[in-house]
Formats: sequence, structure tokens, C-alpha cells
Amino acid sequence: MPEPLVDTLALIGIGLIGSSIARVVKREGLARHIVVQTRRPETLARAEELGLGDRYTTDPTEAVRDADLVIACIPVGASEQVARAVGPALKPGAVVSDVGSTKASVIAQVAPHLPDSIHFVPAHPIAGTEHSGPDAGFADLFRNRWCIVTPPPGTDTAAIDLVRRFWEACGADTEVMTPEHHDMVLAITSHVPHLIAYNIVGTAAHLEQVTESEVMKYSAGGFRDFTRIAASDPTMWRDVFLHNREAVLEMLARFSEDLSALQRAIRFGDGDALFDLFTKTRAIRRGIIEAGQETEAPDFGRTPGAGKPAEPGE
Ligand SMILES: NC(=O)c1ccc[n+]([C@@H]2O[C@H](COP(=O)([O-])OP(=O)(O)OC[C@H]3O[C@@H](n4cnc5c(N)ncnc54)[C@H](O)[C@@H]3O)[C@@H](O)[C@H]2O)c1
Ligand SMILES: O=C(O)C(=O)C[C@]1(C(=O)O)C=C[C@@H](O)C=C1
Repeated sequence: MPEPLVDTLALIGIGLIGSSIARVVKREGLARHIVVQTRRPETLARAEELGLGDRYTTDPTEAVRDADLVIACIPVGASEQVARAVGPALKPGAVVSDVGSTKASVIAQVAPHLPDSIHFVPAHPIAGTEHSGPDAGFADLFRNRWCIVTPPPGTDTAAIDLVRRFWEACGADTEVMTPEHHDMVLAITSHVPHLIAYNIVGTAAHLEQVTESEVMKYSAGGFRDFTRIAASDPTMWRDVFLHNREAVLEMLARFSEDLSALQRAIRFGDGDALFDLFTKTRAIRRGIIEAGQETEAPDFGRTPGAGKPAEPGE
């Protein structure tokens, strides 16, 4: 096995993403020691039963004391509270990173609490499922997926390099971009699609209630795919929308305009407009499949290579 990339890795939060990191780090020997920290003793006990770390604690300061690399795997809304707690206990020279689905807000919450000797390199693996908790993780989650790294200007290049090498050793391809660009891209490729799924499932459930008819019972493929997305973690997604507000609102405005155009096409019987759009979107899906980024059948987000975000305008 190659030399570990870091001596001590501290994982703050051990849900789907934290436990997937722990599993791949153990399998690939990427750290000599893994310290696992989480707030709830029950979750910590489960992480220990699963053998995800070498040391376990509910105390964030104790977790980071000897760590060379600290990765926060917590809901984005908890970032400030955790940074405030761990900031003074970090080892000088340590690299701090995260996996949050929004980037500008995480940087604004965390950076003020880190001493000058700490290198902060935020990151976001574009890989996940609708499941959460330490049992949900798996070592191949990041294989052939993107991990976007968003270092603030002036970040130490060796620290950026360490975080990139870490994610590449976990199986991901890495790309550096500004946090603002990241937040705009993810708003349309991930955040708005989740909002649409939550909304359509909510509307169908409401319709079922008011009409006292069995809407859900007769749901077929398309709707069921939405219910998978709409089963995603409520805390995580509440935080995503509150912490990527401007970009999500901007993308929702564009989405609503395009939806109105479709509504008008239906109202006025403009079959050509409908046919043209559906032809274009079918070609996009076929392009993704031909590029090897997705399989034909839904596979609950586990296909290696799926989920790489497009640049806006691509
Ligand atoms: N689930 C996905 O598909 C996915 C994909 C990529 C990135 N992310 C991001 O990864 C992060 C973690 O998501 P997850 O899916 O692993 O969630 P999860 O619910 O499975 O795990 C979250 C972990 O954070 C801990 N936690 C919650 N609140 C905390 C607090 N205030 N202080 C300390 N610990 C706290 C929980 O105990 C748990 O261990 C989120 O920021 C999310 O946006 C998620
Ligand atoms: O496949 C899924 O279940 C996901 O929702 C994963 C997904 C995504 O939207 O692609 C969700 C949020 C993350 O920040 C990154 C990945």
C-alpha cells in the first residue's frame, strides 16, 4: 500500500458523506489514524460498531487537536457553530476542508474562526444518495464523480494540492472554481431539481388529500423517480436552500419563465414548440449516456461517472 497522504484525519460528522470518506480512506490507506467526531453518542456508537475510525469522541476540540486534515461533513447551516468550536484547538499548519453542497456561505461562516496558521480549502464531492447516517455510506461513492474545490484567494497551493490529491485518491476527478460559480452551477444542476422533486411530491400528496383519491397508488416511473429525490435528508436540504438563496432564486426565476413558455405552448396548441424542446432534451440525455456518465435505468445515484455538473451555458 502507498504511503498515507496524511497522518491524522479528523471527520466532523459521520453521516452518508463522512462515513463514505472513512470507508474509502481505510480501504486505500490514505490516513494513519482516523478520528471520528459527532454530536450524538448513539451515532458515535454506531460509527464505532461499523469500525469507521480509530478514535471516537463527541468533543470537537478533542477530535481536531492532533489532526493534519480536518473535514467537516455536517449540514452547511452548522458550519459556523463547528468552526467557532474547533478554531482555537486546531494544530498550527492543519488543513481544514468540508463537503458542503453550498460554498460561499460555508466560507463566510468558517473563515473568520480559523487562526492564520490554518489552511482552509473548501470542497464539494458531487456524489450522494437520498440516504443519510453512518450506515448509508459506501467506499465507492466518489468513484468517477467530480469533486469541486473552491479555495479562497491566496490559499496555500500545497494545501490545495493536498485536498485535490486526497479526493483523487478517493476516486474522484477534481476541478477548482470560485465559490460563486460553484453555487450558480449547483443551483441549476442539483438544488432546483431537488426543489422541483419536493414540490411535485408535495402537490401530489396534497391533491390526494383534498380529492380523497389514490394519486400515489397509481404513480408510475416518472413520479417514482421524483419520490426518490424527495426522500433526501430534510435538514441537509433546508440548509442548502437557506444558504444558496440568491443563486437558487435566480435559477428558479429562469425556470419559471421557461415553464410559462411551455404552458403557453400547450394552451395555444403549439406542438412544434413542444416537439422542438423535447427533441433537444432527448439529445442531451443521449449525450450523457454516450459519454458513459449514466445508465439507461435509474440506479439510485450509484453509477460511477454519473452526476458531473455542466458549465452554465454548455
Ligand atoms: N447527501 C448527499 O447527497 C450529499 C452529497 C454531497 C455533499 N453533501 C453535503 O455533505 C454534508 C453532510 O451530508 P450527509 O449527507 O453526510 O448528511 P447526514 O445527515 O448523513 O450526516 C450529517 C452528520 O452531521 C452531524 N451533524 C448534524 N448537525 C450537526 C451539528 N450542528 N454539529 C455537528 N455535527 C452535526 C450528524 O450527526 C451526522 O453525523 C452536507 O453539508 C451536505 O450538503 C451531501
Ligand atoms: O444522487 C443523489 O441522490 C443526489 O442528490 C446527489 C447530489 C446531486 O444533486 O447530484 C445531491 C447533493 C449534493 O450536494 C451532491 C450530489
